[in-house]
Amino acid sequence: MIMTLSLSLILPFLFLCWIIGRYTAAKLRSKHSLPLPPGPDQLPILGAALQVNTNNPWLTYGQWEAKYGEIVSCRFFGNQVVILNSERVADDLLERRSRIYSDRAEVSTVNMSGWDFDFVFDRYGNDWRLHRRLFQQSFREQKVPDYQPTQRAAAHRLLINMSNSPAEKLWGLLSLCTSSAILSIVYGYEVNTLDDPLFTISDKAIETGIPLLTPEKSMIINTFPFVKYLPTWFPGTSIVRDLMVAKHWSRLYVDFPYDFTMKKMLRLRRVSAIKPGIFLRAFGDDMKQRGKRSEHTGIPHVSVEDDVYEGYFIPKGWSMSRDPRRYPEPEAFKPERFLTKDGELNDDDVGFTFGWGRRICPGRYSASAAIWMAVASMLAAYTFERAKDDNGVEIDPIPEWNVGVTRNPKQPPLRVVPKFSQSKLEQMVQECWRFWREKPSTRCKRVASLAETNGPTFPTDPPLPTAQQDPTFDIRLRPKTHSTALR
Ligand code: HEM
Repeated sequence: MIMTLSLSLILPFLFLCWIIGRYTAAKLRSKHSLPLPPGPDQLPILGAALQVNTNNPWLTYGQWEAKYGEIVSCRFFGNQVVILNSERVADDLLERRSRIYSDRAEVSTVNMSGWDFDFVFDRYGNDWRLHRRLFQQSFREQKVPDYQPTQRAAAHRLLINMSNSPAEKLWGLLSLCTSSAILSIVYGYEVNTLDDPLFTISDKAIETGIPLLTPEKSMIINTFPFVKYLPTWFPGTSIVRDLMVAKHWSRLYVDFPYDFTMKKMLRLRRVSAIKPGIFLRAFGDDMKQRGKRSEHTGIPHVSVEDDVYEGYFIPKGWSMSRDPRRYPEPEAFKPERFLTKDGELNDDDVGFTFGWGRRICPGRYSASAAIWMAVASMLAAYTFERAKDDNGVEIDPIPEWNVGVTRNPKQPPLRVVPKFSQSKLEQMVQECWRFWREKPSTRCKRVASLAETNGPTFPTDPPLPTAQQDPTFDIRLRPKTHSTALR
């Protein structure tokens, strides 16, 4: 009975989709004499959706690149997509023509999961402009030094936490470090332990929300919208249940820190000094998830005008996904990609990880500073080695990934070896703060004398000073330059 009902609903709907797809394709062809970019064979209605490796879509895109070239077009259900398979074409379109390639697709799962608080999903328009302006006022490059004490404190807490915890907790502690810096900067909320309620909420919100926010998941709802109205016990409605759970956590994720800060401000009787609501919600809610981000994979740009590129027609409203393939064996962990033959850092600043054009990540300066601080401090205080199996053979760290609109690696098997005793570590942290509290003139003298003892590289040109060389083992920010000016 249920089967018959489903088929009688689904079949006419699929047929309608197919007719509309054919009609749209025919219209596009007649409108422009130029061809669409090449792409894989497509099935009626489904398009090329079944050919894509849904967990690792970039692998499929890489194969398509070999077959069709740097720019590939196809259809996933009703959605027209252009895949930009090289940094060159992504740069040409998303950067140089960002006026027309800065919109976002409507992703229905974003609203349904309550993640529409995050302006990364805003359509290109006035709301987005307002959010972006607010954000940039506080996170432009010149502001980064203001946040360094907080980022340094978070990095030091990480070092101490690592000395107290087993290696399996490392990933959680890294997450805690990035979250605590950002929550402290935006809300004045101190997260110090893994069982902090806000940290738990943010973990849950990300775990339940991020996998649902991809265009692929949204297409299920867009293609079969009636699924939303079926009872949640009905077969095939698990996505609706997942969306409800995600919404529960995303609400808490928005409300908890907001309420905390409002109460704190009321206590300080300073609430009248801010414009209630706007600022904190527009800006702060977006912030807290950033601490946990590692790598975006699936927030496509959408074109707002028809365009022509290298002899191909790119129609208005198409999503642009990209997968820069600059590196051989992109899945392999090869830090030496970023070294010259002489073992120095090369000039690859992997700027593309922060996106392109007008939607480029506005938090990139503070993110780079925080990462530098945490990584350099960890390398100064710990050695990271491959874990060994029972026979003493090193385990190859093949990365496993959590996948969604961002993807981040699951913790590889590691052995973390401290370079110092815990009391020595604590002493060094104290020493570091004393150093930074000194007047700049005294600090300069100390830096000069340290440079005399340790060679000329510290601290203006830091190739990771080790704790032995530098008792403060603190790293000054090495400014990153990005080719894209903020707009
Ligand atoms: C290593 C850490 C980070 C990476 C790799 C990263 C990467 C990205 C990427 C790829 C985008 C999309 C860009 C595009 O569509 O072309 C983005 C957007 C965004 N990021 Fe980041 N991000 C990081 C950290 C942060 C931090 C710490 C903040 C906040 C302080 C932040 C705030 C934002 C915002 C607000 C957007 C939306 C911008 C818009 O749509 O206009 N990000 N980020």
